[in-house]
Amino acid sequence: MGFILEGLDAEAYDRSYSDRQLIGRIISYFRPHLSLMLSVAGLIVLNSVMDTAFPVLISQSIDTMVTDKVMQTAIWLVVFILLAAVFSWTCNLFRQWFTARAVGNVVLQLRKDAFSSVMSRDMSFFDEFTSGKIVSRVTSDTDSFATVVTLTLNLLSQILLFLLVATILFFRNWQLALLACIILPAIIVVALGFRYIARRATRNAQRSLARVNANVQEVISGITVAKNFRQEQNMYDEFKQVNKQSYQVNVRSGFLYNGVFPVLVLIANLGTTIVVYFGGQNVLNQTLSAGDWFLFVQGIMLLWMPVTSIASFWSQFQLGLAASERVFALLDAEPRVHQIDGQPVAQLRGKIEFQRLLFSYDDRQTVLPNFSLTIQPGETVAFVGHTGAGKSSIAKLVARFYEFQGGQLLIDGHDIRSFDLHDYHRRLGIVPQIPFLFSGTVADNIRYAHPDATYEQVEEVAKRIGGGDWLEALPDGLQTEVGETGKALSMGQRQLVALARVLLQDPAIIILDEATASVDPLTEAQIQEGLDVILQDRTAIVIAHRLSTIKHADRIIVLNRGHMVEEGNHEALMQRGGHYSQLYNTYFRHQSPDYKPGEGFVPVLLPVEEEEEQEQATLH
Ligand SMILES: Nc1ncnc2c1ncn2[C@@H]1O[C@H](COP(=O)(O)OP(=O)(O)OP(=O)(O)O)[C@@H](O)[C@H]1O
Repeated sequence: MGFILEGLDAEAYDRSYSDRQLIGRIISYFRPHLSLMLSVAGLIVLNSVMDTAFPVLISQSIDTMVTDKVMQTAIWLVVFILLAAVFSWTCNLFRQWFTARAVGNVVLQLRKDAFSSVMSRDMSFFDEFTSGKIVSRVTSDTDSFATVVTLTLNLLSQILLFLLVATILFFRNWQLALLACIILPAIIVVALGFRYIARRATRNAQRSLARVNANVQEVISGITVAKNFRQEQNMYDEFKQVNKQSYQVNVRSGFLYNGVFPVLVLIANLGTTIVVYFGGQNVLNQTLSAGDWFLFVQGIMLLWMPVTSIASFWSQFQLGLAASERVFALLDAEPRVHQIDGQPVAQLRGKIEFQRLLFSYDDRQTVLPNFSLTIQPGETVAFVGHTGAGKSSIAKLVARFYEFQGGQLLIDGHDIRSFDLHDYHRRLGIVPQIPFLFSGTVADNIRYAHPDATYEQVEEVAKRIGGGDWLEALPDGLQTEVGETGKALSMGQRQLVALARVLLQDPAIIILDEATASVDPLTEAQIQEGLDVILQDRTAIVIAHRLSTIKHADRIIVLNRGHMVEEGNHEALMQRGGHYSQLYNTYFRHQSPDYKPGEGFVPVLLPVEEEEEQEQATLH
């Protein structure tokens, strides 16, 4: 059976809260709506009193039937019953209305908190956890939280009803009432025992649903690649498996819940049988009136209703409790990036110093074992190296997306950990490899860095990129709609928008992860012109993929497995005939205007041990 639960483990940031902690936390969300909640409580009391009045009034009517004032009392009783019904309905209406408002407000707040908590997480969080699962915490889990609160309020009203009915029954005939309570321990034991199993089952059901969500989201995001590689069937098979797991988990928990409910009803019915039998005997012995007997038969139903209904909505209750646990775990997730201070960052010159930096994403591999480098203000440094050498990791550390484990990273001589991160990020421009555009116009996307920038300012920066020629190719110029994630623009146009966006931001340090996708020569020239403008007088870390950018860089850093193996400019490194020349032959040579296939390899003078390594590789 273990395979059913495969992949349903908790996320690393998940944690367990005791019921008391959870309830305390939920109550804290209701504190701002105290007056509304007090009104709900008052209405619950009135509602319960009215519900109790029904059997009491009817039992009175039965008893008056044996007296000579039948008509007179009956009329009054009918009027009372009618009024009680109307009053109970009105109380219920207002109670539901107020509850919906209070719960709605709380869910609103909880969703805001969950969303802002997701926004404040560092990048490692998004690398580690799938977006589908995060989405389901912010949306469906907060909804389930609402359910738990509504159910709790219903439960409170039923418990109140229980207390009222029990008090009346004990006053009428305490021996019979005591007899009816014989089954109480049995019901409580079953209901409590069930509680623990239910919580686990429900948590698994939610996790399996989140897994289905994550799977669907991944498939939709990667649909182009899937179709390109004809992977539709594989993706369908994978979905089928995840979906089947969700089905099995749900069937299991359904079986569990539905199996317990009949047991509780059976025990409750036993209680009713006892009351009917012994109560009937008392009526025959004339120690109990017929009205009171009726009151007991009716009352016993009301008495067990809360207990059995706790069990029947336990599944939803558990669902909500587990959901709130998941939302609170998201809210309480510990940040991985720790700032030791919150110094404001008004201006930056842009000096970056890596001092014996040690960094790894996880325990499996050290990405930067001991990295040292100083980048001067205004310098453009191109990082090159084989895939996995650590280029992006260096950029991510400067962006403070990840925490390093040892050494120092200084910006303008200050520890990067001492900055107010919000401020620091404002001075930092990032151009990712695949630029992400939000739906809206080109102008909206450029303005993203400065929402209050005027149209003229946006136009001015757009024209500084590639002389603004690229705008003419857009159907509505700056007002062109970019579509979802910028799909309506070509990759080159998206890059130009991203460059204009950074130019408007005017940061002191730029991290540029150059696109690998090739664009037409005209766009290439426009991008190059744009880069020249952007990189001027700013410190730039460029993860370079284009020969022209590398040649324009002030310094090239050659990385190999997290170590700096060479540094210098293009000409000097080429003359050296080392690692860089080798990379040039592999990646960049074909981008040269003098490139002719099959010729023009640069001679590479590899160090002895690397040469041996290569020979070994060739032999294998
Ligand atoms: N989020 C991550 N979690 C765990 N390991 C990672 C993560 N990102 C990168 N790595 C690992 O860290 C090492 C360095 O990766 P990095 O992305 O810095 O290389 P790179 O030089 O930028 O490569 P590329 O040119 O392919 O982007 C690689 O071995 C990679 O597998």
